[in-house]
Amino acid sequence: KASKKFFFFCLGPDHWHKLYPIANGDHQSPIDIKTKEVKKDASLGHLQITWKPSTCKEIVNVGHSFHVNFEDKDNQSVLAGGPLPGNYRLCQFHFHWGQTDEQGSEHTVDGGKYASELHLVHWNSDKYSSRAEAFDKPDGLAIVTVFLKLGSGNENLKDVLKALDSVKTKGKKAPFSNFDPASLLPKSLDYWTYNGSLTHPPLHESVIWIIFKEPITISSEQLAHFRTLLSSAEGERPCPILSNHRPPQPLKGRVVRS
Ligand SMILES: CCc1c(F)c(F)c(S(N)(=O)=O)c(F)c1F
Ligand SMILES: [Zn+2]
Repeated sequence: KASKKFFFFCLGPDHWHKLYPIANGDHQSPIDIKTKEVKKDASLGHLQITWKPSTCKEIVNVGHSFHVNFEDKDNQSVLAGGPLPGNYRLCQFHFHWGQTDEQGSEHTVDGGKYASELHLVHWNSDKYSSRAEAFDKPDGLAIVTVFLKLGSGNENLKDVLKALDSVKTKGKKAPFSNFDPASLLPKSLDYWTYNGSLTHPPLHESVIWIIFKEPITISSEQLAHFRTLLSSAEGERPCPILSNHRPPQPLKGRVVRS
């Protein structure tokens, strides 16, 4: 079953609906954010971000990307406020990128694509007892998203990129500790928010998306470094992960708030 799924993933986003019918659902992600149609909502408060570098644990090559995983056995690294009903616990972050520097983000803004996009994934630890339980619930996940614009090299990506070299092939993992994900946030914490889904199978419609308006930067060399990651396992013919971003999906009447 896993290998069948794996080949399916390789077929790309247009084929996913045959194994995951939710791919054609009404709350799919990513979306294009049309800034003129965003609704101002005064009831939206500031985000409360409390991430502890000591909870950073390891880096893993998951085949279509890499995840930096955090220890999430207690509420040390949490997100609250903004559109959220309570505490959401940080469990991992990862990036999306494209074949060329001109694309790579999943969400777009007025049709504009960024070079890359960072997802910091949190699960509702007030209501559920594990990320596995939260993954498919409508209020299960909150994903903080930062756009990466092509520009000067980002000092704060250096440690992540160096760690990538130890998980080149699919399934490899390596210790990665004391990294502060807040070093990857823009100056302004102004955000857009809407309800959507995971952007990769199983595509659960379980995500409260929180997207910062201000991007951070990434250089062409750093993007090229992402593309050296392999989807092939050790000893197999090397297959670089050149892109892993799903295109924008229909809004289906949803409202983006800020
Ligand atoms: C089930 C594994 C998984 C995904 F499939 C996924 F698409 C995302 S995403 N790009 O929406 O943030 C995750 F965060 C994630 F953990
Ligand atoms: Zn993602």
